[in-house]
Amino acid sequence: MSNTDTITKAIPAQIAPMIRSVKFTDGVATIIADAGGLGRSAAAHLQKELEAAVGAVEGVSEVRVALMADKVKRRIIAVGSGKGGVGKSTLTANLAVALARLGRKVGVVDADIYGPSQVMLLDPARQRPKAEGNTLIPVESEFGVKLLSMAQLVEGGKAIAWRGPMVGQALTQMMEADWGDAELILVDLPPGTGDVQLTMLQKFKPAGAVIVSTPQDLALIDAARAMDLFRQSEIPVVGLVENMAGYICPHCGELSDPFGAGGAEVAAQAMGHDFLGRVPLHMAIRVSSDTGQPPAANDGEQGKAFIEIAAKLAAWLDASAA
Ligand SMILES: Nc1ncnc2c1ncn2[C@@H]1O[C@H](COP(=O)(O)OP(=O)(O)OP(=O)(O)O)[C@@H](O)[C@H]1O
Repeated sequence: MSNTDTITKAIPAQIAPMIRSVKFTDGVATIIADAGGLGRSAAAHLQKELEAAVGAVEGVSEVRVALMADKVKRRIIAVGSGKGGVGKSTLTANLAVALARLGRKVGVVDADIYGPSQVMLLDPARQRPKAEGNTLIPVESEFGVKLLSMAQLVEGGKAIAWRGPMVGQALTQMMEADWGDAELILVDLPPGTGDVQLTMLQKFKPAGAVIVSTPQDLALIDAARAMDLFRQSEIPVVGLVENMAGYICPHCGELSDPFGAGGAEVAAQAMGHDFLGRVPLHMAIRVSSDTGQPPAANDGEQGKAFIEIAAKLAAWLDASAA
């Protein structure tokens, strides 16, 4: 004769720790399981496994499974720049990897329609995201970061003339994907202040924005414009990062300043924003990025600046969550 004990014993060992209660009355088994932290597809799989295992117990005519899921409080940080080519994608990928190493559950959305490069940076194996119905399931990079990119949504090598509504739809599909336990999504925005930025600000309200600039005046003027867009939308600017600040010669180690020095820190202060740090221009950063090995993934010299900036971002997130 079935009872709660025989039903409990029928539940596979790997699922058992998630079970919160088992009841059995008149042939109906009711199981409550904790699906907190599981994505939608893993939760659906858990439900099926429970239904199969418990349904096979003699005397059980119906299985009712209730999954408890504590909703992950997910926050969005937009990474923006005024100009293209200043290292926004490189910074986004390295911040994500460094934050994952700090134990954060991180996802990256590559919304840079003009030059989506997160796949090259984080997933050189070029996995294709799966979909369940209309819901995309991000790919898992080898660095513990989940990833969705505009580049995964179009066929390899094909240029696409994105129109406003298409961009909005693609961005929405990525933002509303099955991010599972990710508590933080870093969004690599296209440079400037166009459609993607507006959709992002209006529809998804990031918790904050990190702005990247190179040190020269022209780039800083554009960065100021990008910061102003966030300010107008009441999105807090976490701070400004100066990239390609000082060139370290790979041969002699001498530091020179092809784009000037310290401009971003002065500009950040003038605009009343925090300065998050400076990343030197170094050949090794470009080479490792091109081969899908973000410097922040290991303890080498090139990763240090990214890891320090990530720690500041983590502190900001903790302080603003309080
Ligand atoms: N600190 C750095 N040292 C050396 N190379 C760098 C550094 N930062 C970025 N790069 C290189 O500069 C190029 C542009 O960087 P990245 O793609 O990150 O810029 P972006 O602002 O995202 O550009 P886009 O607007 O095209 O998306 C890449 O080849 C990258 O590897």
